[in-house]
Amino acid sequence: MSALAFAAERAVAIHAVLSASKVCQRVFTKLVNGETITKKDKSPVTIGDFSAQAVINTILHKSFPEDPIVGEEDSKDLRGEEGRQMREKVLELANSGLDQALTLTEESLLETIDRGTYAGGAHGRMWALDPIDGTKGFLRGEQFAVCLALIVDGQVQVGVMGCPNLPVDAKDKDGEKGCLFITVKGQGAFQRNFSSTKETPISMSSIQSLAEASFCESVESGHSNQSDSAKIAQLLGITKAPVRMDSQCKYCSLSRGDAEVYLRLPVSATYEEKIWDHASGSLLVAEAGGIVSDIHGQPLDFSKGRTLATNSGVIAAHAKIHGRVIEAVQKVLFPEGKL
Ligand SMILES: Nc1ncnc2c1ncn2[C@@H]1O[C@H](COP(=O)(O)OS(=O)(=O)O)[C@@H](OP(=O)(O)O)[C@H]1O
Ligand SMILES: [Mg+2]
Ligand SMILES: [Mg+2]
Ligand SMILES: [Mg+2]
Repeated sequence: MSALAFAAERAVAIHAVLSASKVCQRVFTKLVNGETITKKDKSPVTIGDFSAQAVINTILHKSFPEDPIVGEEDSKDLRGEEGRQMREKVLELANSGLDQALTLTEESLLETIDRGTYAGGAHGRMWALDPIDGTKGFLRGEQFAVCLALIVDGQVQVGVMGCPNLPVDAKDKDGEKGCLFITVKGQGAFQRNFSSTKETPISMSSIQSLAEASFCESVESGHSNQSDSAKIAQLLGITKAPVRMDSQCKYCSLSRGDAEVYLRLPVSATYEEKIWDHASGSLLVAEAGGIVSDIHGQPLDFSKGRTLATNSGVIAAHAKIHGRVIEAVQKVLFPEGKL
């Protein structure tokens, strides 16, 4: 029997995401003032984000030295005298997540973080990396995800997400936390705990009646138009309150049946969604029986560079109800019928 496609990439991605997730868990318990900085776009970045990107880029480079990486972070804020304190912290943390043979120096730390500056595009292999998705959730001690995807010729082929604070079983919120979500195109969607290598197949809940559905959206009101999502929910007859959750954990929740619809409605005409915010999550949902599109029902196009430049917003739902959700989205966002 021939080996499954992308078996090596899947295994390396699991190792990389799990190693980085554990670094994030350690850093959270020790995070002190001054270890978070605000980027130009006003979003936060922490020593956790830099360390996780360093760990994953180092592990990827060892196994796939030719593969470019589209990563969220770069080393600018860690350079020079100004960056010294943070750089030293990040170096210590990154090395705590790496095998001894891969130990980084200050110089190789900056170099490995900057391997994530690839511009993306329509051709060849590339990894999309969000070392901490939902940094605000991470800082609040709530949901965040370490997200890694392999994109080949514009198509997401492998996705692995680590969710350190997500309960293994949504019905047991005080039970064990820390799950990995794993998917390869055409091979289904799986969940495993941080503490065990046993993988369980997962799928979306297949509800017939939208009245029973629940939907999830961002915690941050600046990332999705929440008043429009309330109108869409009403139009669909959804009565349950939305589940507000940070990060790509929303895709993970959907893919194991905790919620049925994910609405991410554009808040500004100029914001372009980043490929690392959706690559792994969108494949996971698709492999679990869902459809992921933009607000017009168009597939997400990962071939346009570092952003989803030709898409607007994100709508994910079970394949059986996705069409009805898009209809409602269009009615609410474009009441005159114009696109
Ligand atoms: N204006 C705007 N619109 C849409 N999306 C934005 C915007 N600003 C930031 N971001 C991206 O949102 C990522 C966080 O994911 P979520 O929105 O799902 O989570 S949450 O709102 O923070 O709860 C977040 O990812 P991280 O930076 O990795 O946390 C951003 O890439
Ligand atoms: Mg960020
Ligand atoms: Mg993100
Ligand atoms: Mg991030």
